[in-house]
Amino acid sequence: MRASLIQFGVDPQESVDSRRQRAASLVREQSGADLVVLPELWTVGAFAYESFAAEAERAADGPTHEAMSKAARDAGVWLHAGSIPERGADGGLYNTSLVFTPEGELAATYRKIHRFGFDQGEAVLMSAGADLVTVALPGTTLGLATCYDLRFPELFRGLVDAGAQTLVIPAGWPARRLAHWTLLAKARAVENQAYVLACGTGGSHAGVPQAGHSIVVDPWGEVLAEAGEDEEVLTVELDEEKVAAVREQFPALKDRRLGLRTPGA
Ligand SMILES: NC(=O)CCC(=O)C(=O)O
Repeated sequence: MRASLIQFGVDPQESVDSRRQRAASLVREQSGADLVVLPELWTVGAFAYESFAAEAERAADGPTHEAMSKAARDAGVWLHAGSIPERGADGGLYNTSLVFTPEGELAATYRKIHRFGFDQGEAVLMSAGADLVTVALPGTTLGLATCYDLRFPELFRGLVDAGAQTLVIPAGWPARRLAHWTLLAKARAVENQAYVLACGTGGSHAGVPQAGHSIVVDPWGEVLAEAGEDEEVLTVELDEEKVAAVREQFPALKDRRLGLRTPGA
């Protein structure tokens, strides 16, 4: 399976509509891939808090849905279109990922569970999702997470328990914590014996230089590809048999001890 990660540059001078058109063209250029991935909140920038409500859209019939559905269909690829600021039917604002089939159908949405900001920004502006989401593709099952979720291993164990073999993490990760990004991506791959496809933004927006460094890690912890800081497309071949092979040859997941006693209990 061939995967392409589009490390999209969120240029503050560019309009949201132009970003959508440019992302759609980049997706169309990946027609030789099976799966294409875009980053977190690339229509606005993950730290452009003032744009979240202004640019919020519906997941199932908004302008990003329309552009990405068409791009997936034109390219004939599975498309993880990164995330958008979603205005939910309940009136809430969510950081929501969209996954499309090669026919352009919306296969899944995932609302980011852990909001970033510690009482500021996303943490107060957005509502939290509560549902783990997996998507079955021919040859692998995706487990969905977004950016700050990467710091919460229990979420990924939940995805693995639900059958995930390839963990897809769109992000808008700041450059000052680049070391955490690569370390955590490798840790999630090794501990879950799964592929990690972590796709970030390049450049700088809202005064926050982005880490870039989108990364693909295999189920044994080997880095298959890593981007630089600017806009770039990473293309990698994933061996669909490798997850099962690693889990069989080194069956650490089977040695999990659940229900441990807590002190004083
Ligand atoms: N957009 C994010 O979730 C940023 C996360 C982050 O900066 C971090 O975990 O560090």
